[in-house]
Amino acid sequence: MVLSQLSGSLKGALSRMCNATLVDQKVLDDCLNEISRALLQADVRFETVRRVQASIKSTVNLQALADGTNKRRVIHRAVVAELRRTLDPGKPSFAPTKGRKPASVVMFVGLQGSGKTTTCVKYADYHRRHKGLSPALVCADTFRAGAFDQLKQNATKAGIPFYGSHTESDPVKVAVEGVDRFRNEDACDLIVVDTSGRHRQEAALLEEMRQVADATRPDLVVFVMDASIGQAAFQQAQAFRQSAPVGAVIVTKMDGHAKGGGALSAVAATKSPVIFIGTGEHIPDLEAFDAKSFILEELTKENFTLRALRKLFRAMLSMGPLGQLVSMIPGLISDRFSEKEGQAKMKRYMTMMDSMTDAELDGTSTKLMNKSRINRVARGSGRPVREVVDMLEEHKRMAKMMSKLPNVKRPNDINHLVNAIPQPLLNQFGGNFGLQSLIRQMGAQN
Ligand SMILES: Nc1nc2c(ncn2[C@@H]2O[C@H](COP(=O)(O)OP(=O)(O)OP(=O)(O)O)[C@@H](O)[C@H]2O)c(=O)[nH]1
Repeated sequence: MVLSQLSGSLKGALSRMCNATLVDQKVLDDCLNEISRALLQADVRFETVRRVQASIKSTVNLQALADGTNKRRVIHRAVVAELRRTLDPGKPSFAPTKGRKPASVVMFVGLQGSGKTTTCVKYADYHRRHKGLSPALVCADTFRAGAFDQLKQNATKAGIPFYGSHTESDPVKVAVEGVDRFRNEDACDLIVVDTSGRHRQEAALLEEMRQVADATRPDLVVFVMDASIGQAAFQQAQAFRQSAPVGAVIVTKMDGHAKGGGALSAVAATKSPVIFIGTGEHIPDLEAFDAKSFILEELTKENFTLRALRKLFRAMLSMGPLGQLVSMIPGLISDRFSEKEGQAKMKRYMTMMDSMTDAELDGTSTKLMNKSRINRVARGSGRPVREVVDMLEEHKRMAKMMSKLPNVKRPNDINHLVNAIPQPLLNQFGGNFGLQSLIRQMGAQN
């Protein structure tokens, strides 16, 4: 899926910025340009890209930052926060619940061919299978001759009750009748209303959406868009939003070659989140969508820098009895080393890190530490070159482990150790779970 490539490009831009020897206005501008290029290549609308860029620029004022501020982190956070705002407007959409009386009404809007009818059935089926709801379908598309038959066929295949008419030409009437029928029957808790996707004129279609929405008063209006429409997504979404209170977006055909970046534009236009993506023609091909995990999960993980390692050592050394934690870190303590020796080693590593520049501490590329820099650190800290190399190796190994951290359940035996670590530092390790799983993995290697 091409949208996921966007995540890779954004990550690349951020890591190049993080690896710059000195972070100045040019490095920030280069990073922002690279991010803009990646967004444009993913079909995100120019205006949205410009807004993202301007917003990050106004948040990050390098000149105004106090000395000693970690500029890389300030930029990293501003970028992640802005991208998150772009893809996730922060306003959760209405979610139908089991047993709700009267039944929730969810109305689908979108242009013909977007996959609306198919998605109505998928959505109803999803809520039945995953949330235990009892859905029903209403076909309020009276414009296209085959629309009701198509819904009927899909609904029958999925075993979901449906309502529609071959003769009635007023979509508002059919929609209201369908909603009333299912509400009165009292057998369902979710009514999905499919609407027209085409008219002789777009204005007539939008007016019809307004009337159906006014008459059925849906709890949620879902805008359905085909992933391949690219830049057109913004205008389409905006037009529907002006006629009906769109509260969520579903992007279909994400299984194809579409870039999918139009989704970001639809989110910007409707200020509503993407809730599902369609990944195929069949009824189960619908996936719940979480903006944070899709594009941003990787980006929100801050890099495990040497500075982070130094902070970890410092926190561990100030935590009192260390036995358990230190002994879990291979390389610090083993059969050959006692806990005391492990602590001494940590202190030596910290002394070496104290001799490093900010760029070296905040960089993520080991290439930065060339022979002459290693020699300089060794001289500055009064330690042998071999030991500096060992420390860098240890950091590399830990950074690799950090990048592979799975989400594991909190093991009780190390709770108190993790709780003793200050929150900002804990965040560096992906929060409680991140640090705990790191420690566990280290333990497993011992
Ligand atoms: N590959 C793929 N095809 C899809 C997906 N969703 C829908 N389709 C296909 O897209 C085509 C159009 O889907 P419809 O559901 O008929 O489109 P519509 O928007 O309801 O069209 P109207 O009813 O005319 O408004 C159909 O062939 C669907 O099978 C998807 O997620 N992936």
